[in-house]
Amino acid sequence: MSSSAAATAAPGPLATSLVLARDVSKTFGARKALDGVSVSVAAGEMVALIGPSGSGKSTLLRSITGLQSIDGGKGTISVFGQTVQKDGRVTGARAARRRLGMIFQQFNLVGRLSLFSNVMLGALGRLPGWRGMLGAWPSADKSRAMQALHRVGVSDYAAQRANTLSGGQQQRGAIARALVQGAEGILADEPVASLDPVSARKVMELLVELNKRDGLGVIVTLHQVDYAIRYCDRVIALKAGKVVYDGPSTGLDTKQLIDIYGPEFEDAFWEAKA
Ligand SMILES: Nc1ncnc2c1ncn2[C@@H]1O[C@H](COP(=O)(O)OP(=O)(O)OP(=O)(O)O)[C@@H](O)[C@H]1O
Repeated sequence: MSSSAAATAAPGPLATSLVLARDVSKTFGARKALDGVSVSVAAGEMVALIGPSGSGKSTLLRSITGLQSIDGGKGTISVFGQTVQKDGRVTGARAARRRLGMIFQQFNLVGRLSLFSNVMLGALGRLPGWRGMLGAWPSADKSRAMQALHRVGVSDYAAQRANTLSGGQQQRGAIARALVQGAEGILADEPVASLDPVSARKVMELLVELNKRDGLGVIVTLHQVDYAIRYCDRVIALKAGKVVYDGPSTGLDTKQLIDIYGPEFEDAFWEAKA
């Protein structure tokens, strides 16, 4: 483990904590996907979660959102100070998910609905069910949706069915949906993995903007180390379910990259290594 990883092995409570995970393990059969992971992310931080394929990145994000239970025992996870997992049981995850915008590699829009309707779905958590079901959206939410689409640069496509849009347009729509939801934090699981480099950069720039301008905390899993370094101040690296680096992205030197990815570490750079 690097010295910076050791420094964060036992995170203290933060007054404004986006995520506080302590000693989290998750076992699938004989395999430990997470093995005593402790991470603490403050509300306004932007953190990249990196690591080789199968290192536990998605498992950690799914555990944070309560979409998946962690092993029983002493592991705990809280989001915005509220417990999501304790004693191997998921509690309060719905409340946490209302405050978290989730962005996925495959965009997770409803393909046959328009981009606008998809973005409006972000408001569902705040509306009585029947209004959303009937499409009787409050006009304030409708204008909020259009503003969000405008902000992420895809308002021209509002009426177009989501499954006819490019990947980059869909991912920007997913970010607009999180804005309409009023998310206070974003968990993005490989948001650029299915995109071309130009669209990928745009999506990363939007996430940075939400972090820097709106103060949203962002945790983003990335396969591309160069993107983690370029866009995120802090990097947490997992390897075989353990945290092997937690520190400034500028501190990721060749030795650490070899520790994380092995001698083929340059394969983890998407664009040419500087
Ligand atoms: N539902 C599941 N059932 C069994 N094993 C699982 C399940 N989910 C994840 N795993 C295993 O847990 C380990 C961690 O998987 P995870 O998807 O979290 O890794 P990852 O770092 O996100 O990988 P990738 O970068 O390839 O998406 C892997 O060995 C995976 O096979």
